[in-house]
Amino acid sequence: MKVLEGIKVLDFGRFIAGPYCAALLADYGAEVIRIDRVEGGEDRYIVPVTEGGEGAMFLQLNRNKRSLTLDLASPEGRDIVRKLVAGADVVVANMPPRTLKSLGLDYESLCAVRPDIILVAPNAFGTSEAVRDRVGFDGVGQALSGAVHIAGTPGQPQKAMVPVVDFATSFACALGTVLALYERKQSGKGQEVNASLLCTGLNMASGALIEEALLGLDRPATRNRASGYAPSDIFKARDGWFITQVIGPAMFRNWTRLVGRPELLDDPRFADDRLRGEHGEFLSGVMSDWCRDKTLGECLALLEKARIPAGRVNSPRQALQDETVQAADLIHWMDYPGAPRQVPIFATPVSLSRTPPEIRQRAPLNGEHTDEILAGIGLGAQEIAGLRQRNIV
Ligand SMILES: CC(C)(COP(=O)(O)OP(=O)(O)OC[C@H]1O[C@@H](n2cnc3c(N)ncnc32)[C@H](O)[C@@H]1OP(=O)(O)O)[C@@H](O)C(=O)NCCC(=O)NCCSC(=O)C(=O)O
Repeated sequence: MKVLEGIKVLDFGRFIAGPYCAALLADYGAEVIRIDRVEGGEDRYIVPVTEGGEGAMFLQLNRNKRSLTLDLASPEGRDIVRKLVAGADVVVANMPPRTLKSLGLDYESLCAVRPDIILVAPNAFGTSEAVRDRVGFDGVGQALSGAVHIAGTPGQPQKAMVPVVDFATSFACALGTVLALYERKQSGKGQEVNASLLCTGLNMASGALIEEALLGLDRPATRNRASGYAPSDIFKARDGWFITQVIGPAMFRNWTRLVGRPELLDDPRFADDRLRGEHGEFLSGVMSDWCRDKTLGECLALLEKARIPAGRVNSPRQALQDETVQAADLIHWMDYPGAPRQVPIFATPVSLSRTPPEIRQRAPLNGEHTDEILAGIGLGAQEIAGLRQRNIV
């Protein structure tokens, strides 16, 4: 028995924030229907990797779902949405309130059909009137929060090239959904679950923001080198790069021994994390000298022995072949129509011991389950054929 078995989710999500939240719910047994555009939603085709044009991340973000194509702009499409909502527990739709309203997916319209519905509607900047209808992507959340400035070099800001803000927003939304379902059991009522890319970004950058607010330290751009502790940087060994982060006095002591510089322990310039951070360039230099003539394997083994967190900087190919990644057993290889090889789908990031999540079904083709879903709400074969002819499904 899966934790969310019997919970029905309609996923109107697009790109990452909404779809990944719905995928997490699906991993735990919720029955998720992805509502696709008739011609295929734009997020299906970003960075195509299959003959049909499905994008790489689409395959990860939409496992365990069925797909129904629907023109939400048509009255007949809206009618079908209402029928589906009547039998649903959760609607996921990462669109601004104005768009939700224009599609009949705002909380009031959904409640009129299903009073205890839970609407999960993350947006770009939150729910206050001045900002709620503006659009945004992951990078905007990263940039506004200060993270892009800190990660850059002076004069050259740098965004993380993986969508950290989107994914963290998805996790927050999945938590909100489960809390709302839990609360509904007691109150019998649904509610709206809101999150925003900006709020996630501010949470993630909170260390630097609180430092600025309290101490006026408007952190400069220091690229890979952390400024609040050190050494914490990316280093070059003889045959490749690795990352290491030394935080706190015990780890610093271990590090001075490892690099053969025990005198640094008594140097007032390195008395605590903050001071070490201020002199991070010097400490990074010591570390660079230490690893320059060693192999990556030697560096990592010595750091591991000294209990200092470290890891090889992998290319995507190296990541898939990495011994640690393989030993952790986190990849589920799946077939996908038109894919040149099996697709690696990465495990649900949170597991439960008695009722574990499961990746059981590949992402759906566009509209793959349209007929069976429509039959499930009482439409006959002829009716469905008519809708298809008029491009409504
Ligand atoms: C994702 C967005 C940037 C996309 O912006 P837009 O393309 O301008 O989309 P809108 O949501 O305003 O919708 C555009 C129009 O499409 C219409 N629309 C949408 N779906 C349908 C279907 N199925 N059928 C018919 N019409 C449709 C909708 O009514 C709007 O019509 P009109 O009303 O007539 O215009 C925005 O929705 C947004 O900011 N969402 C909240 C934040 C968020 O989640 N961002 C993405 C995270 S993922 C990410 O950052 C990443 O992948 O990277």
